[in-house]
Amino acid sequence: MDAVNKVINEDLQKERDKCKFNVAELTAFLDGGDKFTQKRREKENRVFSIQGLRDAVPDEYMSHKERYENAVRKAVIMHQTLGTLEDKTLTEYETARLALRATTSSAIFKENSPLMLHYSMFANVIEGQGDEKQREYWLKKINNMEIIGTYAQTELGHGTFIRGLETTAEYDPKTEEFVLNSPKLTAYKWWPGGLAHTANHCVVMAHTYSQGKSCGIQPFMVQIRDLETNMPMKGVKLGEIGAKLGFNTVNNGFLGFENHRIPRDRMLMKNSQILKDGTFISSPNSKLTYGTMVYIRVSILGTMANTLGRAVTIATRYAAVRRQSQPKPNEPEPQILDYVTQQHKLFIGIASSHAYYISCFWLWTLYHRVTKELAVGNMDNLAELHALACCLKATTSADAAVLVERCRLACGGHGYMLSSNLPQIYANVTAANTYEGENTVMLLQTARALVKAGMQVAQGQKVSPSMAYLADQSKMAKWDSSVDGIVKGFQKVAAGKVAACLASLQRHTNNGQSAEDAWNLTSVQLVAASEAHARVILLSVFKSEMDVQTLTLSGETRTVLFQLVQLYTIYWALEKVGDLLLPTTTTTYSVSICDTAMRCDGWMDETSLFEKSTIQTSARTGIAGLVLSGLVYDSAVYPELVHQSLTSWPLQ
Ligand SMILES: CCCCCCCC/C=C\CCCCCCCCCCCCCC(=O)SCCNC(=O)CCNC(=O)[C@H](O)C(C)(C)COP(=O)(O)OP(=O)(O)OC[C@H]1O[C@@H](n2cnc3c(N)ncnc32)[C@H](O)[C@@H]1OP(=O)(O)O
Ligand SMILES: Cc1cc2nc3c(=O)[nH]c(=O)nc-3n(C[C@H](O)[C@H](O)[C@H](O)COP(=O)(O)OP(=O)(O)OC[C@H]3O[C@@H](n4cnc5c(N)ncnc54)[C@H](O)[C@@H]3O)c2cc1C
Repeated sequence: MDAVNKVINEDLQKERDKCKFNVAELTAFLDGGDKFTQKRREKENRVFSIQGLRDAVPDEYMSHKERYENAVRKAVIMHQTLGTLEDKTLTEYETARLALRATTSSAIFKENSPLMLHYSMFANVIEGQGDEKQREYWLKKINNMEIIGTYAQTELGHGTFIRGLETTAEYDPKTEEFVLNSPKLTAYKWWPGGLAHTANHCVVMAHTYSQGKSCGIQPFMVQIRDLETNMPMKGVKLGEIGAKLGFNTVNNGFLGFENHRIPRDRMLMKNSQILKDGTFISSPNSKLTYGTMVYIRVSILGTMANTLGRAVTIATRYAAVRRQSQPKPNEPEPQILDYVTQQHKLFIGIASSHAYYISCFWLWTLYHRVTKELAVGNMDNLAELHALACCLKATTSADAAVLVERCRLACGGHGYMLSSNLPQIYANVTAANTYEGENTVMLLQTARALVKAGMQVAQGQKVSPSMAYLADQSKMAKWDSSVDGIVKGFQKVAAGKVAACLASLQRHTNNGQSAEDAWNLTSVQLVAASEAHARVILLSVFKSEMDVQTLTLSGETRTVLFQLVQLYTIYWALEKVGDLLLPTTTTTYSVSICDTAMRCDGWMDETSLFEKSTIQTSARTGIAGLVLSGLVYDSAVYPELVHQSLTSWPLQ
């Protein structure tokens, strides 16, 4: 196989040779520096050199049980391998960035690892919710795999509505224990990854009672299986939830309790505590219990960047090697990448993947700032972080799912083959629309913050930095078809939509509706306002972070990166052209969009935008180079490409 792999498809090679910028420079930029590119490759080379991590038979030919067992086998090897490569000298940011970029596990598990939840939510919830003693005790066990865990929050009856969870934890001061129960079938935990057979511990979110009073939803560390036999503990019922669209090796399970007793110190007590006598000391902010979800929502932006990057790499490589049709008589069939329609399908995926990386790095920095503030009791910026994480998680996962599906379609019939890996990538990415907060619900969370901000603006009060643009709209700043001009246009759209929501809420309450009913009646507009706000953030952060972060890069690399920014901005301007030109109705503080559109230089002349979109064609060589830059990789690309690209990985 290795000998065959050395032959690179001529067309693919031709595309690589056309690249006009320094691929190594761009790769290092995304990795966070040469040193990290080197570390990433070390990790990838090590993992990909292990024969035991290759599947003898394609996953899809195995039974459900065989697939799981194969995934467990590989997860053990992965853990042992990655453990030897751990670098304790790195900062937290560097470690996270390396973990994000060196996603070797996506190449090893098509449908993810059964230890996925152990590494992500389980470890983080102990970090964020455990007191010092608990962190010290449990994190050691988690890191060296003495215990395997998951995060059990969702129940059969409730996923979104956390306050509606029905699992109970009742404190018994006589024995200094909590008694866990699932009073009904709907109280059964349903979904947690690894719960079915893999995990022996989990963090359970349960409605807590002490001294006969509700103490809200609290997290508990619970041993669910015997460490020797792996059989369920007394009073614990466990099982598999069944086959799914994807995630079939994640081992999602169910969990019920029948008078299962755990010691008092198993409640994670960083934020709220229950003392020995049953006295409840409440958290300074009940939302601190939801911190792990914020962390994962931030990480999802990075996961979407990686996952979309993989799909668009497969599809662009395919477009380079696939030839079809004969537009000019007597000439060879062109590469399908030469068709502008094909470029239109693919290049936005490349631009979006970069936009998500940049937004993730930016949001991650904010997340860490806010986490530090929370540690000293400052909650001022928690609401803003939550609002940003919600709408960006929702918008990037929704867009990524559309774009991955477009990549699949762009590969014609071959994209329908499981061997393309595109169907499995789609199944992974569409799951992110649901997990960690269903997308509509997430957008409505951000809408709450936008409505509050709109009201504050109307009262002349200051609002959080990411929503400050809502206050600037009255200045009627001109906007145009430059990148900054389009960002301004989107700010006006978002401000207009927020104002329209405020007007609608007001109208419904004036008509005698309750605040809740007025909210529900306005919710379609609220979701749209929230999405528009997310677009403002994605577009403006992509542009402003690129302005700052690329200063030390060469002109050629900067050029291609700014082409991506321009493409991303123009693409969304065209997608939302109706919004940009739509007249808004009554507003308290905002502008009439139509009016603004008429005044703005050249805005009504849509052709200028369409002309700009030809950047896609002019940037073709550069962008094709980007894809070939070793940015992303995949384990299950087309047979021919497997030969060409996998073994030549890393490509530079
Ligand atoms: C440096 C580079 C970057 C690095 C990137 C990191 C990479 C690291 C590498 C690897 C790490 C691994 C990463 C892997 C990622 C992907 C893996 C995922 C695997 C799959 C896992 C899936 C797991 C799950 O799904 S777990 C279950 C998740 N469940 C949910 O999300 C439930 C959703 N529901 C809710 O969150 C809430 O209930 C709500 C938001 C719907 C609100 O409910 P409510 O209406 O009942 O309101 P409340 O009364 O609860 O709230 C009132 C008030 O509080 C505000 N609020 C709500 N939530 C929060 C919060 N979290 N924080 C702050 N504030 C919050 C709410 O807005 C209200 O505010 P008001 O002021 O308006 O009253
Ligand atoms: C692949 C995958 C992995 C998962 N892993 C885990 C895990 O490890 N641990 C865990 O605890 N959970 C996990 N989950 C569960 C996941 O977090 C929930 O499915 C998710 O939070 C959505 O909740 P739900 O399923 O109850 O959907 P619902 O909330 O019932 O949503 C159904 C519909 O109702 C709408 N809706 C609900 N509430 C509102 C509202 N207030 N306003 C407007 N519309 C509303 C939604 O928009 C949606 O259209 C996982 C899920 C998936 C798909």
